[in-house]
Order: sequence, then C-alpha cells, then structure tokens
Amino acid sequence: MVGMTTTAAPATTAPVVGFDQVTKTYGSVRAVDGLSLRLYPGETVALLGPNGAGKSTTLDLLLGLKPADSGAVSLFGTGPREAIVAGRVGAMLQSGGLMDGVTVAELVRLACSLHPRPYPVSDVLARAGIAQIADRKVDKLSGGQAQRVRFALATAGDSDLIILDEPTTGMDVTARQAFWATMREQADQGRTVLFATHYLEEADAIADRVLVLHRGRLLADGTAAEIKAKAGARRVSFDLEGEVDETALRGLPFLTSLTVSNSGSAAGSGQTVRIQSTDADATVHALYGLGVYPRNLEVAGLGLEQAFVAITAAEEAKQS
Ligand SMILES: Nc1ncnc2c1ncn2[C@@H]1O[C@H](COP(=O)(O)OP(=O)(O)OP(=O)(O)O)[C@@H](O)[C@H]1O
Repeated sequence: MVGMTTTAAPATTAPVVGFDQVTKTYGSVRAVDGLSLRLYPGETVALLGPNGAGKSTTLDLLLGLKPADSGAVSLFGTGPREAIVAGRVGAMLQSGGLMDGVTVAELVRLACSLHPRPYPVSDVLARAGIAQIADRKVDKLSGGQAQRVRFALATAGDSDLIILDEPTTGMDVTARQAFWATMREQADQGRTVLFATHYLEEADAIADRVLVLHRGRLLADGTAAEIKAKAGARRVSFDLEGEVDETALRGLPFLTSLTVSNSGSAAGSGQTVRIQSTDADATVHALYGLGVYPRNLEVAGLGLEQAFVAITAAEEAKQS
C-alpha cells in the first residue's frame, strides 16, 4: 500500500469514516475482505476497482444498508444509522431510489423535508440542472436526467459526507462538468466526498486520494501520482520506418506490453510502437542495440488508467 500517511489529515482530526477489519461475504464470495480505512474531513476520495471488486458493497456497508459479517464500520464516531438520521450523509446510489408517479419537484421537496438541514428546493433543482424538468414525472426521465435527480436527492441538505456510486454514468459531457464543479465546491467547504467510478480520468482529475479495491481488499491508497508511481512502469513510444521486427522488439528487456500500429505518416510505411517498461532507460538502451532508428521517442509516466490496469493485473497474476 502506498501513501497512507501522505493524504490523510493529521492524526488528531477525527475520521469521518472508519472501517476496521470489515468483512462481508455472500456465500463463498468475499465481497469485502478485512477492509480497514479512514477518511477525513475535506477529502475527495475515488474508489476504483474492477467489476466485482466490492465497491458497491463497501458503500452499502458504509450506509448501513447491509450488515458486516465482522469488523466495525463507523461514521463520525457513531454507527451509520445514527449519522444518517442526523442528516450527516448524502448518498447517490447506482440505481433505484426514484419513486414512480411523482414529479421531479415533488421528489426533491420530499428529500428536502426529510433532511434536518435542508437547502431551498429551488436551489437544489438549479444546482442539479433539473429546474426545467421539475414538473416531469420521474418515470419519464432519460437515464442522464434520472442521474441528475439522484444527485439532487444526495444534495438536498447540508451533509458532511457525500457518497456517490458511479455518479456520472449516463450523463453527457456538460452535465458531468457541472456535476464535478458542484462536488468540488462541496469539498472546498470541508465536506468529504467519496465516489466509486469506472472513469479513471475523473478520478485522476477530481480525487485527492484514490483507493484501489480488488477482491474486497485495498490494493493501493494514495494520490493519483502515487498510484501511478506504484505501478512501477513507464510508457515509451516511438516511430519506426519500414518493416518492424516485432519479435525483436518483444525481446527487449523490462517490457511489460507492446503495441504496434500504423503511424499514419504521409510516407505511408511508418509504424508507431508503444511500450510499457519497468526500466525505460534499459529498454531504450537495448532498443538502439537492435540497430533501428526510432524517431519521435517519448518516455512518460503511466496514466492512472494504465497504472490501475497494471496494478490489478499484477495482483491477478500473483493470485493465480
Ligand atoms: N446481493 C448479493 N448476493 C450475492 N453476491 C453478491 C451480492 N452483491 C454483490 N455480490 C458479489 O459480491 C462481489 C462484489 O460485488 P460489488 O457489487 O460490491 O462489486 P463492485 O466493485 O461494485 O462491482 P461493479 O464495478 O461491477 O459495480 C461480486 O462478486 C458480486 O457478485
């Protein structure tokens, strides 16, 4: 694990969320497996993991929607139920939650009336970008509009912790940008935002802390930069003219992946080679040893998506 001490608030700050050795099983599946973690005020935390990694189960445990088999879950030093009744948590889950037959405004009004510290209904509608569809029945909404309504329900009042499960799925680009701008405001005001996502570019851009779950366990915990560094590989790309000897390239030392594609150059015969290497210096040195002349050579760190794939693939390989 990386970065446990770099992103967390000082040890004197009381955690917003505490998981201590939490396990949840479904039959033989360990959806959450001895998970321990702390989240602190003002953190924006992305929860990443492949399908079935345990992200939704973790959020359900956090919200008290499912009981843990063992271990302890705490919110603001109390149990999830007490924290939710006190209005300290706003949540936007993947599906469900929209009552058929009522209008958007009616549903938002209901959510506001249930919150101990509600915002004005008109503000909630405007912030979620749904004022113009306020009179529409919620069962007549598009997928993206329904997501905006869920977002409105999660921000109906002044909560200290906002939990979002794949919040931008189905939203168009404009809605996504507006959504994250609002979430940034919420975090800047000291709220903790925890979101599960499959959009790694969102995690990279938004989160100041990234958790990588795999088979119910925490594989990595740190800033996006730390996660990228943890993957321990770099990207090398270059163009080659003429026929490319892929077998020779595959023999390069420290190579973890290789793709060759047409470079689309006007000359027509060029190929672009993209490599991942755990020792880029040694790989490039050996590349020149092959007697080729690479053009446009670039060496860069991994993106968060590539780092995520590398970390989870390495774990899969270890376990198989
Ligand atoms: N109600 C349930 N009954 C049985 N198994 C379940 C149940 N809910 C989840 N699981 C299993 O627990 C594991 C974790 O599921 P979970 O939904 O938490 O993962 P996830 O990381 O949110 O996945 P995804 O990215 O696909 O949404 C999976 O193997 C899943 O099949």
